[in-house]
Parts: sequence; C-alpha cells; structure tokens
Amino acid sequence: MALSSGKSTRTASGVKKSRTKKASGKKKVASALLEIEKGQRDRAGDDITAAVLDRLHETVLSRRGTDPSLSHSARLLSRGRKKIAQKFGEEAVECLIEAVAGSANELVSESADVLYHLIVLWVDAGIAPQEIWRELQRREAMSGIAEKASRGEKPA
Ligand SMILES: N=c1c2ncn([C@@H]3O[C@H](COP(=O)(O)OP(=O)(O)OP(=O)(O)O)[C@@H](O)[C@H]3O)c2ncn1[C@@H]1O[C@H](COP(=O)(O)O)[C@@H](O)[C@H]1O
Repeated sequence: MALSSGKSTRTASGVKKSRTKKASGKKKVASALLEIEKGQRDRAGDDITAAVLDRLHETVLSRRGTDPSLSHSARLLSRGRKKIAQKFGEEAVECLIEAVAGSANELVSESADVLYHLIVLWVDAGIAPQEIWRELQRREAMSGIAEKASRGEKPA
C-alpha cells in the first residue's frame, strides 16, 4: 500500500524501516550521551585529590575571628575546644552508624562531615595539616602489624 504524506509518497514497509532507523538512531544518541557523561564523571574523578583538604583548612583558618552569624566555622571556633571536640565526636559516631548500617552514600557524606570537623579541631589547636601528612608519610615505611609488635603488643 502506498502512503501519501504531502510531497512524498512512501510504502508501509518504507515507513516501518524509517521508524526502526529513527529508533536505533535515538538509541545510538542516548548511548553516545551516556558515554560522554561517563567520560565527564571519570575525568572529574581524576581531578579530585586530597588537596581539597588543604584548601578546606585554609578556608576554615580564614574564618577565625570572623562573624559567627556568617560562617559555621567561625561559630564553631567561637564556642571553644570542648564544643568542637564534642561536635567531632558526634560526627564520628554518625559515621560509624552509617558504616554499620551499610549505606555507602551516607558513609561518604558522614565521612566528609568528620573530616570537616577534624579540620576545625586542627585549626583550633593550631595544627597545620602538613603535620598530619608528615606523620602519615613517616608511617608509610612501616606495616601496622610491625609497628604494634615494636611496641611489644600482639596483633588482635
Ligand atoms: N565542609 C563543611 C561542612 N560540613 C558540615 N558543615 C556544617 O556543619 C553543620 C552541622 O550541623 P549540626 O546541626 O550538626 O551542627 P550545629 O549547627 O553546630 O548544631 P548544634 O551544635 O548547635 O546543635 C551544618 O550546618 C553543616 O552545614 C559544614 N560547614 C562548612 N564546611 C566547609 O567549610 C567552608 C566554610 O564554611 P563557613 O565557615 O560556613 O563559611 C565551606 O565552604 C565548606 O567547604
């Protein structure tokens, strides 16, 4: 059967073929978009390093003595060491709850909270992140088991 649609005349099988072609074209576009998005995610992931912790420390440091109504860090710092330590403890407990509950997304979020509050604690104590990085670097050369044994403790 011939179908007439305005200027062009096409057979039914021709229409079916063109619809199938259109659908597979859409699928190709969708899968190409998924590939592009995956590439973007991969690249964004590659760009993210622990340097974000140094930047966060700089930001929190810059909030010391500023208006607590404008900055959460300034508010926390104005409340003193005990309060900061308490907040850090609360965030750590929330983190461990998510670790046990098994929600990876929540664990990521709670881990970020823990790191933020730990950095506020460092700022209050006048500790530079480099001091922690140095200590971690020192430990790189030693296995945890060997270190424990060197203290005369048996591994659990
Ligand atoms: N990473 C964080 C971050 N993580 C968590 N939080 C805040 O921590 C708070 C935790 O809420 P809670 O209710 O547990 O704490 P709270 O309001 O002190 O509650 P109470 O103790 O009063 O009960 C929330 O307000 C979060 O927004 C953070 N606030 C700031 N940062 C970083 O610090 C930078 C500077 O922030 P400001 O200091 O606010 O400018 C920001 O750009 C961020 O990069």
